[in-house]
Formats: sequence, C-alpha cells, structure tokens
Amino acid sequence: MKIALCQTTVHKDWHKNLRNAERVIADAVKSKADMVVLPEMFICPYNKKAISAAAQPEGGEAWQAMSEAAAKNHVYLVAGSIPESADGHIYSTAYTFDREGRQIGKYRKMHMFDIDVEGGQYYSESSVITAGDEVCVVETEFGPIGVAICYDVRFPELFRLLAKRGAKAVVMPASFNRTTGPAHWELLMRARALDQEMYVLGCAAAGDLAGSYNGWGHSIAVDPWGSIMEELGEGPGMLMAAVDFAKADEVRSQIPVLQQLRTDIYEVCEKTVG
Ligand SMILES: NC(=O)CCC(=O)C(=O)O
Repeated sequence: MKIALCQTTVHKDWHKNLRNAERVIADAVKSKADMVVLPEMFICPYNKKAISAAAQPEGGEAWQAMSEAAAKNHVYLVAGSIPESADGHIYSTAYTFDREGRQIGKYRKMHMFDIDVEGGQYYSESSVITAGDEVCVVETEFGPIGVAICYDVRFPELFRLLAKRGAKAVVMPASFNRTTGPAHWELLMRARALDQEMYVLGCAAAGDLAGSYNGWGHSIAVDPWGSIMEELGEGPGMLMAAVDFAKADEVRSQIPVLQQLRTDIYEVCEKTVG
C-alpha cells in the first residue's frame, strides 16, 4: 500500500487551503498513492480565532470538497483535521473517505495540546477544542489502519488500543512546533512504532515562520522495526511510504512482545463512554 503524506503550507484563507489540498491529492494519485493523508488543521492557521472561524459541521463545505476529491481521484483520504462544529462545541476531526468518497471513519482528537514550556511553546488547545472520546480504525482492502492526531502520539495507551483493534499502521495528521519538534517528534514517532510493532506515519503542516504558530514540519514514516523510512524537512512536500502489512507480522513474530504482555498483572482496556 502506498500512503502519501502531503505536507502543505497553511494559508489564512481556508478556501485557498482546500483548493491546495485538492491539488496535492491529485498529484499524490499521479504518483500512485492508495491513501492520501493531510496535516492537522490543514484548512486554517493553528490558532483560536482561525479555528473558530473555519469551524463547520460534518457534511459542510470542507467535508464535501474532501469527499469529492477522494471520489474523483479514486483514493482513500484521511482529510487531515478540520474544525468540526457540533452541539455547541468544536472538535479537531479527521474524516476518512474511501475511494468512492464515502466517509468510513471519523476521529476526534482525544488528547488536548495544553502545554507551557518555559521559554518555549505555550498552547491551550482546550480553550477552543473539545476532546473526542472514540478510538478510530478504518478498514481498507490492505488491512485496518488506525487514526490519531498529533499530541495523541504522547499517549502509548491509545496506540495499544489501536493495535488491539487490529491496526498494523497508524496515520497521524499533525503539527508539532519548534520547541518540542526537534526534541521529541522523531523519538515519539519511533517509540510508538516500536511499542506496537506497527507503521506510524505522521503528516505535518509545513513550517511557516511568518505564521501565528511555530510549525516544525518534518512529516515522517516509521516502520514496525522503529526505523525511519523517510522524513521531510520544514518546507512543503510529499512523502510516499510503501507500507507492507506483512512486515508488521514479521516483526511481531520475531519479537513477540504483543503476545508476551502480562495481562494477568496489567491491561489497557477501552472504557465505554456515554
Ligand atoms: N498540534 C499538536 O498537538 C502539537 C503537539 C506537540 O507539538 C507536542 O509537543 O506534543
């Protein structure tokens, strides 16, 4: 399976970002992508005002454009994240569409990026976004693929749940920053890949020093052995990762940590919410 990570620049005008997304999706398919992934909040700058202004319900203009782009290009599409308005809240939502443009997955970012690093990055995502509470795995003809978003990568429990649901690859729309990016991004992506012996593919927004958020870029593909397959720099670009689900099986059989878990002593289990 070929998965394209499209590291786009995010402009102020969300219509412009949608048109750009349509262009990069078509380009990725020309390069034979089976699935295209876009960055977290690819339609608007990553700040409270822009997120609130671009928020729209499921089925709204951005959803429609992405569904049509998936169908037109006959490709699976993880449409980054889009600010979704629902019940008086805004969620950071990753919709996944199949090759016919049907929605086959909906993931609302579960862990809020609320940090305050002395002399570095401050962010209070929960002041605008409401956290989701459902784990998401989408079915494709290649196998099940998990979806998570950016800060979620710091929570191994979520990745354990995704693996328990059968995921051998997890795709992650993301937008790390220049404080934690250089220190943690690669390390976290490799750690999660190795924990569950799965592919972890992070699609970040391009860095933009003139923008309101200090994005780090560096979209990355990590294999089930924990090796970096490829990593982009800060500018816009596309990374094409060849994902072979048999490789996850191979690593899992050679180092069978997932069978050696001491579930008699500890366990990660999913609680039913609501
Ligand atoms: N958009 C995000 O969730 C950013 C996460 C991040 O930068 C981190 O350090 O974690």
